[in-house]
Amino acid sequence: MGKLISDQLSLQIGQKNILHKVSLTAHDGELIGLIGPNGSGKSTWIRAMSSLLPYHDGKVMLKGKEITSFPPRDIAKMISYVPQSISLNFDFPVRDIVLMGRHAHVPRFGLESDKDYKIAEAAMHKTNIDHLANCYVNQLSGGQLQLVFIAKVLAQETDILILDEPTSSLDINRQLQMLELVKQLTKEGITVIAALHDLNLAARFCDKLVLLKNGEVLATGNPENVLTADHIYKSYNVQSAVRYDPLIEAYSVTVLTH
Ligand SMILES: Nc1ncnc2c1ncn2[C@@H]1O[C@H](COP(=O)(O)OP(=O)(O)OP(=O)(O)O)[C@@H](O)[C@H]1O
Repeated sequence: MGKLISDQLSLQIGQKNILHKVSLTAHDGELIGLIGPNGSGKSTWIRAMSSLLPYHDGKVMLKGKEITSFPPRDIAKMISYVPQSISLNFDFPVRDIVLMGRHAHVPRFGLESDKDYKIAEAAMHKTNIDHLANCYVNQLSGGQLQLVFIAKVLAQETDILILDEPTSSLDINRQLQMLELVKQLTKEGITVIAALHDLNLAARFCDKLVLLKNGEVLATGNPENVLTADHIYKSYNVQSAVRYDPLIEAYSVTVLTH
């Protein structure tokens, strides 16, 4: 049985159909990439699977029960979510933001314990932001802020991470570091679902890809089966060449013409 399942999920916003019968099954330790052009529905699906948007048909199953049956605090102990863009109307030191990841673990009306502080420090270490711990978040670059929010979800210690374009603000070095970190987490049994725009990184790191077009799943499976020139043309409307690259032991996509 899958840990998180989207079963024939359909979702409308106002009168507009955004997702139509989209399905995926995420198991322990899997890294699943959601790919597809702008506006194809990746963020909406991610928010529905994180219980942040109501769906209208189909269902999301979390560890065998429909997600709507869990109180939010219980969901926060199982799923953590990082949105695509983060805007902050408040200014806190990085350490405090990361510590907020412990919220669901701290007793109501209680304070963080030494253990919570230690977990937050370890999360900052894993994401290479120890040196930013005392900086105020409004002084950070977009990429640094992205890493802070990844540290926050690591501190949340959930076994499902849902990440909306986790590498979008990162330089090429930090993109690799981020996906290597995510891959390492999957080896510890954590399940990760991530929306990704970079098809080459998606092919290299994900166990499974789900390709969306206009709110529907066009293809799903391992990167080799999903990233074909035909699928890429049907979804992104570009001609491409897809080749196995022995240097990185993964498929790589070269866009030829649009
Ligand atoms: N609040 C909203 N009201 C109306 N339409 C919306 C709303 N949010 C999203 N949409 C529409 O839903 C569709 C899917 O958007 P979504 O953000 O999920 O796509 P995406 O694949 O994540 O795009 P991108 O790659 O550009 O981030 C788009 O057509 C968008 O205009």
